[in-house]
Parts: sequence; C-alpha cells; structure tokens
Amino acid sequence: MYSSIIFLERSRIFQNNVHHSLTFLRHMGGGPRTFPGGLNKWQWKRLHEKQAREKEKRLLDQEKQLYQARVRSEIRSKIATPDSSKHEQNTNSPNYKPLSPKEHIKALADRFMKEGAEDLWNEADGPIHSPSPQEIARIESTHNPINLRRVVSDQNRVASNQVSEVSSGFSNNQLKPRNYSSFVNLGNQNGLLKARHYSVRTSRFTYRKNDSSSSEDDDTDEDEAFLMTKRKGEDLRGSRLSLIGSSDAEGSGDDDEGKGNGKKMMMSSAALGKYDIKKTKRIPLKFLEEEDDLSLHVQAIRNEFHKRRMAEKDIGVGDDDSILSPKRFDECNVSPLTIKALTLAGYVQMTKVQDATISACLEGKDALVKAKTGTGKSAAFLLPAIETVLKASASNERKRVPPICVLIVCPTRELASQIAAEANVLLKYHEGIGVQTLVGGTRFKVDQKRLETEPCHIIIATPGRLLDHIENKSGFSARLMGLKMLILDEADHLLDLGFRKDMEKIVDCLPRQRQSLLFSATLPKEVRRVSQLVLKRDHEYINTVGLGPETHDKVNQSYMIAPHEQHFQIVHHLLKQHIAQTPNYKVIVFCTTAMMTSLMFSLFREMKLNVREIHSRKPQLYRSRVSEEFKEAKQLILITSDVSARGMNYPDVSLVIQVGVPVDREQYINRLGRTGREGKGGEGILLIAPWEQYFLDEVKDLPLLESSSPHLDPDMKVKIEKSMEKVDPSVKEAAYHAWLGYYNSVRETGRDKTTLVELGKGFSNSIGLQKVPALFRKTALKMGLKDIPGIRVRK
Ligand SMILES: Nc1ncnc2c1ncn2[C@@H]1O[C@H](COP(=O)(O)OP(=O)(O)OP(=O)(O)O)[C@@H](O)[C@H]1O
Repeated sequence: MYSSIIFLERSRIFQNNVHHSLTFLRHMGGGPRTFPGGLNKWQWKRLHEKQAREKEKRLLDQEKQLYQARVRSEIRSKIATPDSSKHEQNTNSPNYKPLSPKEHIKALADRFMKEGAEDLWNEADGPIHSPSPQEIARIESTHNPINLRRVVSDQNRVASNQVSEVSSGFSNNQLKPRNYSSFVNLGNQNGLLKARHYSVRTSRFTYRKNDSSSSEDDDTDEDEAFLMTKRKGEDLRGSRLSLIGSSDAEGSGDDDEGKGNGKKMMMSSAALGKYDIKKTKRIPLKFLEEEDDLSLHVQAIRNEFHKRRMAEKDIGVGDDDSILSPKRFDECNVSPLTIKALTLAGYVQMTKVQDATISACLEGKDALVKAKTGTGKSAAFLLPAIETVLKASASNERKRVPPICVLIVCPTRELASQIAAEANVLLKYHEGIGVQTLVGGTRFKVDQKRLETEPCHIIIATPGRLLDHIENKSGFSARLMGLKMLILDEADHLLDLGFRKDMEKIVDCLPRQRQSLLFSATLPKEVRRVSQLVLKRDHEYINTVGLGPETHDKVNQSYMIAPHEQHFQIVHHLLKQHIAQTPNYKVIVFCTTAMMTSLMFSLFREMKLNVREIHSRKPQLYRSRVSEEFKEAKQLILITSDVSARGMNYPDVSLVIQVGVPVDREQYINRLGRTGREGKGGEGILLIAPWEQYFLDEVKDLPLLESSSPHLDPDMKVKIEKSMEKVDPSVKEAAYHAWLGYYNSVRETGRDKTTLVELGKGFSNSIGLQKVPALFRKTALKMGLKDIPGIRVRK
C-alpha cells in the first residue's frame, strides 16, 4: 500500500514536472525572447527556479506544521480527556506502529522527490516522537494538565516580541497559533503507514485576531474547545481531509474518502498543493519565516511536558503515605509466569518506585533510580532483568555455554544472597533460568565449578569477588561479553571512593552495548556525576523521593548527646525501655566498626540480653546464619556494623540505634532505613558524643528531634562495669584500635590528632582498660599518630 501511495504521488509530481518543463522549454525555445516584466530568459528561468524552491519549502513547512499539530493535539487531547480509551485502543492494537523519525523523513523526501529533503528538517524540530500510552497515562494520573495555551502564549510573547521589531502592523494575537484539531487514526496497513485525517481550524485564529483582550480564562476555555473539536474529529472518522475555515475549498474533489489510504494520501497532497496560497492570505510568509511559530510552540510544549514529567517523577506517583501505586503487576508488560510467581509471593499492586521504573526499564532505557529505603527497589530491577533474560534466551538457545545476560552488583554478601533469594521467588515458574551469587568468604573454586556446571543467566556479585573472576578466568570474561543488562544496587555506595576503582575495572570489561540500571535510596551530587561512568548520556533519572526528606515520615527520629563513657549504659537503658514497651521488639544497634560491634555484643551477652552480632570479622557462614535467624525472629537484638546498613530487608524492625557518628549522611539514612520498611512505622535514635555534634549539620534537613539523655541508674553503671570486666581484653584492645582508626579517618575529627588521642584515652578508660593499648609502629605511622603524645607504640 505504501509503495503504491508513493508511486501515485511520484507520478503526479512527475506529470507536474513534465508539464512545467514543457512550458519552460516552450518559453526557452520558440517562445518570446522577452518575458513579462521585461525579464530576459535567464532571469525568467531563475525566477521560476526560485519560485519552485520556495514552493517546495512551503510544502515541507506545511507538512511539518501538520505533523506538529498532530503531536500537539494528541498531547492536548490525551491530557485533558478523561476517556482516552479510543486512543489507547489504537496505540495498543497489535498493528499499531508509529512512524519512526527516519521513516517519516524518508516519506517526506519521497513525497517531494528531492534528494536531501532531510536537510530541511533540522535538528531544532526534535525527534518525531508521539507520547507513549504509558506517558499519556502518567500525565492523566496527575490530574494536573499542562496549560498548553499558556505555554504557547508564553512562547508567543517571546516570538511576538521578536516579530514586533520587524512589523508594527501585526498584533501579538495575529501570531498566536492556529488551532489544529485532533487527527483520527484510521488504522495501519502493513504496519507502514497510518492514514490520518487532519482538520485544521482557522476560525479560532480569526477570533483571536479580533479579540485583543484575551485572558488566561480564555485560554482554559479554548482548551475545552479543543477537546470538543477532538471528539468531533473522532466522529468524523473516515471523512476527507478538510481545512475548516476560509480556504478549505481546495480539498474538494478529494472527498472520496472511502477509497483507501492511498487515495487519502493523494488528497492530502492535493490539498497541500494549494496551501501556500491560503497561508499567504492569513499571514504574510515573511512573518511566518521570522516567527517560525509552530516549531517554537511545539518545542515549548515539549519542554513543559518534559518538565512536568520530571516533576511528577520527583514527587512520586501521588503523595500519600502508602508506598503502593494503584497499578497492578498484570498491567505491566512482564511474562505471565512472573506474574504468577508475584501473585504467589503476595505482590499484586506495584509499589510507587516499581510503577515509575518498570516501564522505562522494559523499554530498554538506562536509568538512575532514587527511591526511599524499603519501597521495593529490588523487584523494580529484578522484573526487567528477568524479561531481559527471557528475551535473550530465545536467541541463545543453541549456544553451548549460554552467556551471562544480567549482572547485578551490590556492596555486601548478605545483600547479594537476599537479592538472589528474591530473584528465585520471581523465577519460580521459569524453568532453566539460573541465578548465581559470587561473593567473598566462599571458596573461589566452588564458584568456578558452579559456573561451569549449573545454569547461570543472572549473576549477583560483590565487587571484589567479581573482579577476581574477571581477572583470573578468561572463560568468565568471555561469558560476560554477552551481557545485556548491568544493575548496581546501592549505586551510590558502589560508586563511592571505597569501591570505585573496582567498579571502573569491572565496567571496563563489560560490553558497551548494554542496558544499565542504577538504584539507590540516596544519591549525593558527586555520585550522580560519577554515574556517567556506567550510564548512557540519555539515561532517565527517576526520583520518587522528591524534594522532601529521604527518610520515612512514619519513622520517628531523635538524637541524644552524651559523653562516650556513658554510651554503653545509655544503649542498655534504651534497649530495656523498648523491650518493656514493645512485646515483639526487633532492634538493630549499629556500631562504627566491626570490633566495636564485637565489644558491644560481648558486653550485652554478658548482661543476658537476647543479642546476635554480624560484622566483617565473622565467618561468612556465621553471618549468613545470623542474618537468616534475624529475618525470621521476633524479640531479638542485632548488634552490627555497616555490613547490615544497606539493602538488608529484615522485616518489622521496631527500633534502630546508631552509636557514634555514621560515616556520612547517606549511611545514616540507610541504617535508619532498616526500620519503617514497606510503609510501616518505626523508630530511630542517634547517640553521639558532644564532640560529634558537627554531624547534626549534615542531617539538619531531616526530622531529627533532640532527646534528652535518660537518667542513668548508678547501680546499673556498676553492673555494666562488672560485665565489661568479663569481656575478653583482646576484644577491648581491638575495639580501641578500631575506635582510633575510625575517628582518625573521619575528616572532622581526624585533623586534630592530639585531641583525637586524648578522646581515645577517655574511651579506653571507659571500657575498663588500665593502659591505652599500644599500636604497631607501622600502624601508628600510617595513621600519622606516631609522635602524638598519649600514643604508645609497640617495641
Ligand atoms: N509490590 C510489592 N508488594 C508488596 N510488597 C512488596 C512489593 N515490592 C516489594 N515488596 C516488599 O517490600 C520489602 C522491601 O523491598 P526491597 O528490599 O526491595 O526494598 P528496597 O527499596 O530495595 O530497600 P533498600 O533501600 O533498603 O535496599 C520487601 O519485603 C519486599 O518483599
């Protein structure tokens, strides 16, 4: 059908051209030697050529205008029409295939039979892109339509200011855009072309021309008028192209709309053929050229549309407390087997972050996603990951060793296991898709054997072990060459200085043709910048946190300031109090380092509290066992270091206590995020020493309330001291070293070494050490503490 349209079109233009050429030759041959206006034959020839060029340009301009009008009316009608089902049906139909920019430009080039017609369609016209049904639905859901009229009139104001310098004879209103009513999609044959009916309303233009006192209210009314026109346009389905207004008569003769799309294209051309005359009647061309109104308007609408989308993503979908979106999983484009697994796992509705990201991820775009802790980011990236595997598996069926399709990198071993477990839940009904983890603390050889013998489409890895495999096993690197998707969970942490080098090396070994998704609850500015290492330039930034705090409203946050030596007793007091008030208590206490964690655990175990510990100094098997236990547990206290700060999904944690300053604001937020998950309530307490107060500045925008230090029972103080005496001295010494190392590395405290060593001495005393433990010479040198008074160096 498309080729027959082009053929008819070409033959029509060919006939015209032949006719023109013959006339011209007649003129050049035996015709008169002088031409009207006293022009000689060359001047006459050049005049004709110029006119022909101008006409072609006008035709193309007109085509552009109609196209832009279609985009505008499509956006306009979809924004404001609550009943969009007709459009949805069209665009969702299996035959629906919008013209790509290239196809559209080629169609134009063909139409005008002119090589290089693409050049006339310049960059400023932007990509030819109609909003997808998802975009339209998203806009509708805001109930806050863009005031297109205002955008256009704002744009006009700018344009008219420019034009008024050229012409004082035209008012601003004359430069307001003509209203173009909606197009009607008549379906699509062979998926190549959609015949469209355009209805161009010029009467409104005339009205505005006369009404110099148009107001914002007027604008709104006009939007409604547009909608009505749109509906009319739909009712006119199948009617001929008509230019309503002064000059639609030229379309006559093409009113045989029932004869198929090819005929309609002819009609459209015929109508356009005369359009330059009509346009001249309404606005002199020279002003049109200076004004270039439609492209400016369309650009302005696009900009506004884009801004709204971004703002919408910023505030999240809706602003109520619930983390769930109204959209269900079965409404998004994922495999029915995955939906079945989701239903079995109790996931029916998407969370807001899932709603905001899944469609973009499924479209194959790179994305940087920021969403609060515990709002379902894992499923938001796992679902697109599974779809990617399904798509790739079809083409990899015959390969002996199938490539690894998806690589998920996360900072801790526990998190890798947790993501793998969730992936397996979602893959329950997808047989043959393998998920493997590559994490430290396990035997390298075991990993290797597993990789060779078991299916592995998705790898979930921590950076160190992953790099080991990449650098030491060429077979592994080769399998990564088929990678389709890279996901970084806790992306800000992975791109932080600690991991960045490893991440750079890893990314260097991955194919460039891949989709990359970065997820995090916190994204400091510098990390956003570094994210360019991984993401394509045109990636989507999806922020469901918005401009408010990155923490949950339902989590009460407070801070307490007390001397270091009181910290153990205060934590004990807080735990006891919480246990008394919360029958199903589940508490996480974060300490600054692994050895501090070990010390606090040892002390509270001595004091018969129901405690467990997780930190990097524990064997992996132990860590995994405790992690699983804490997931299932009620009435348990987990003393931990930052290995549990990010991503770990321990359900129903009722209280998070942070003892000592966290490394940064992001770590504070992520630690706090272990409570108040899935939209539930929770409580967070930060306990710091007076000299750690500088940290409060970093979190001053978060709703942290000061809480006074509790009254401490002197008897309890004695009990704690007694329990502390029973703790292994080596644990205490290691805790002191770790304490010194940690605060030495904190920028704010590490600068003044003398004060730091003084404070360290106080800490050493508070944990019952008679003498400040000595440092290895090498360590003291490295820390810059060797000659600081109060530091003991081992002989
Ligand atoms: N659509 C859903 N419906 C119900 N529960 C869900 C849904 N999506 C995720 N969850 C649950 O929400 C909890 C938190 O999910 P997840 O661990 O993915 O959060 P997160 O945003 O990655 O958190 P963090 O920032 O701490 O890593 C999990 O228990 C998960 O099972």
